[in-house]
Amino acid sequence: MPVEEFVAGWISGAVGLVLGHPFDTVKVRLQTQTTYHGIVDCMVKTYRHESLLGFFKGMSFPIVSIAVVNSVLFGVYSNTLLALTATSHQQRRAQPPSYMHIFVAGCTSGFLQAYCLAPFDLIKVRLQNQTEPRAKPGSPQPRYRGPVHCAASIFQEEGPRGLFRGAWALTLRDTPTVGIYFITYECLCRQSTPEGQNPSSATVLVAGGFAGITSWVAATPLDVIKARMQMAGLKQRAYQGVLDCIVSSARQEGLGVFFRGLTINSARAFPVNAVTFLSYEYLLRLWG
Ligand SMILES: C[N+](C)(C)CCCC[C@H](N)C(=O)O
Repeated sequence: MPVEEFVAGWISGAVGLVLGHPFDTVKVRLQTQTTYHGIVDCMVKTYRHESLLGFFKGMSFPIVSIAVVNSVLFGVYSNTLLALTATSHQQRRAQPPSYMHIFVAGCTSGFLQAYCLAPFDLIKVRLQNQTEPRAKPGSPQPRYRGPVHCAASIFQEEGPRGLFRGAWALTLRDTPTVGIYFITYECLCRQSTPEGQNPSSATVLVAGGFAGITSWVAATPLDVIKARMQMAGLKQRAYQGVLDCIVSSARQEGLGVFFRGLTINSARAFPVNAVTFLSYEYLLRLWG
């Protein structure tokens, strides 16, 4: 099994992650807390209360986990295409795979990466939702002291299965939308690249950016549900399952609830996925 796609996926994921994390924190807070009146209000309050560092809460862990998750995302995608079409990534410009194959490979990779992502994403969301300012003497201690403490506490308080809270919603979110992600990317690259050639850097940036936006727009309704189920073990109400969470969120807050975080998800998705695809393509070409 070729491994360079796994390594390229890891590095490119880390680059994208740092760029996108502040957007991500604002998004998670808007989705799960009711104290903010929109993006700007959330940014101002976070900055006043917690300084710039507040936006980077919960990032150290994803930097490590992105190694696993993004390499599974790109590695499984490319290797599934290899199994389906018998072409390696070097041959795929000359013999482009069909959109059907791209979609199936994308869904397979979305499904598998969701399970690797689930515990990491849970810890990220729990840490991002701690609004206490950084520990000063005398100030209240946040519940979780860091990612390892958070993982250990969840394990103790909610059991080993607690670490997979929200995993089902995450799988439903990612299986089809990773398919959409790769289809959009390939489709936009092919449209603006002469046959058989590699897409230019500008094309890769734009196609990657739009792949991010399209897939995140499709993913946002289940992203809200996922975040709520992840927080459910802690303080908010418990849900019986994904369906119960969907129904009771819609009943209490109206259909608009499914679009919470849509603007910020899209704003984050463009730069993050533009640089992710650019560094991914660059590294693979470098290694030939
Ligand atoms: C499919 N879905 C939209 C969920 C995610 C696909 C993009 C993954 C990327 N690492 C990012 O964080 O944007």
